[in-house]
Amino acid sequence: MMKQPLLSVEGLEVVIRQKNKVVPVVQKLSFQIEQGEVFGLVGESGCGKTLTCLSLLNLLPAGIHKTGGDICLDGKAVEGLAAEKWRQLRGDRIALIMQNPMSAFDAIRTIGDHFIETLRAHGKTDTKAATAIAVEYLERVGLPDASLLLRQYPFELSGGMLQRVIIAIALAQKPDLIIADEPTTALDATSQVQILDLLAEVRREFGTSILLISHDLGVIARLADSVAVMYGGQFVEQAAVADIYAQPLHPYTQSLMNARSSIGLPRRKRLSLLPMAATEISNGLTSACGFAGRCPHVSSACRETAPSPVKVNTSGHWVRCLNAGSAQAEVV
Ligand SMILES: Nc1ncnc2c1ncn2[C@@H]1O[C@H](COP(=O)(O)OP(=O)(O)OP(=O)(O)O)[C@@H](O)[C@H]1O
Repeated sequence: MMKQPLLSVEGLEVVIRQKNKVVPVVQKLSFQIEQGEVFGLVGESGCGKTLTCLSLLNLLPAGIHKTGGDICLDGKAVEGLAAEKWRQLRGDRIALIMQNPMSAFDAIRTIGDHFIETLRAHGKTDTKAATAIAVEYLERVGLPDASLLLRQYPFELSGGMLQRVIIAIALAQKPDLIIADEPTTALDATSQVQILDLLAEVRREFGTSILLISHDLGVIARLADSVAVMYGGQFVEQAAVADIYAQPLHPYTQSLMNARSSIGLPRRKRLSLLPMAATEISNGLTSACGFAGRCPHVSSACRETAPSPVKVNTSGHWVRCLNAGSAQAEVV
C-alpha cells in the first residue's frame, strides 16, 4: 500500500462574505506535507497565508468560510469532525505558532499556569507530572532555569524567550505537524536565527513536520525542503527549495528572491514591481492573470488569459505564468 502524506490539501477555497459580495481569498490550493518535511509557504502581506493555516485548523474567523477542497490527515478527511474532535486534533496532532508571541499569553498569568493548563486540557496528566514535563521541555528548547521561568510572567521574558516557551508547549504535546505562521517576524535578528535553528532541531530530533509561513524567502530557504509561492490567494509557483533558487520562474518569485532577508542567501538584481492593488486578490477568478497589473513582463495575452500551472521538471517544480521563460532571462 502507498504511504499517505501526513497532510494533504486538495483544491482548498476560502471566501469572505460581505454585505453584497463574496470575495475569494484562497483559490484552489493543493499541497501535501510528508512526515518530517518542512513545507514553506511564502507571499506578501494579505495574500492569504494566515487564512490558509486557519482553515486547516477549522479556526476561520466569523464571516470567512471554507467553500471547497479536501483536507486529510494521514489519509483521513477532517471535514465534519465534531467540535471536541477538532479540539483534540489541535495540539495533539497539529500545533500552531503565531507571529506575535506576546499575544498568545494572558499577561496576568504565569508561564507555568499557561503550560500546565494546556497540558491538562489535553488530558495529559496531573499538576505535579505536568510541571515535570514543562521543566523538561523548557530545558529542551534551550531555556535555562526552567523552574524559575515557570513562576515568571510573560512581560518578564523577551520575545525570543516567549517564542521558545510556545514551541516548548507545542512540543510537549508531541504534535505530528507544527504550523509556524511568521514565527520570527516580531523578533530581533539574533532571535530570528535562533528560533529557525530551534525549529530545524525539532524536525531533526522529533521528526515533526512543519508548515512554515513567511513573507521572506530567506527564512523559508533556511529551513524548508519545498516551497509554494502565494500571490493573491493562489499558488503561482511550487518547487523544491533548491530548484526555486536555481531557477525562479515566476516574476513574483523573482521579486521575493531579491527582497529576501540576510538570513537567507545573497540578494540578486532587484526587480521593481508596482504595489498590489486592493482588488487584486479577487483577480484570480477573472480571465486575466492575477499578477498582470504588477508584472514587468506583462503581455497582452496576460490580460486575456488566466495561466494554468505548467510543469517545469519531474520533481514537482511548476509555475503559473505565460511568460515564465522570458521572465527568467531577465534575472539571470
Ligand atoms: N477577519 C477578517 N475579516 C475580513 N477580511 C480579512 C480577515 N482576515 C483576513 N482578511 C483579508 O483576507 C485576505 C488574506 O488575509 P491573510 O491574513 O490570510 O493574509 P496573510 O498573507 O496572512 O497576510 P499577513 O502576513 O499580513 O498576515 C486579506 O485581504 C485580508 O485583508
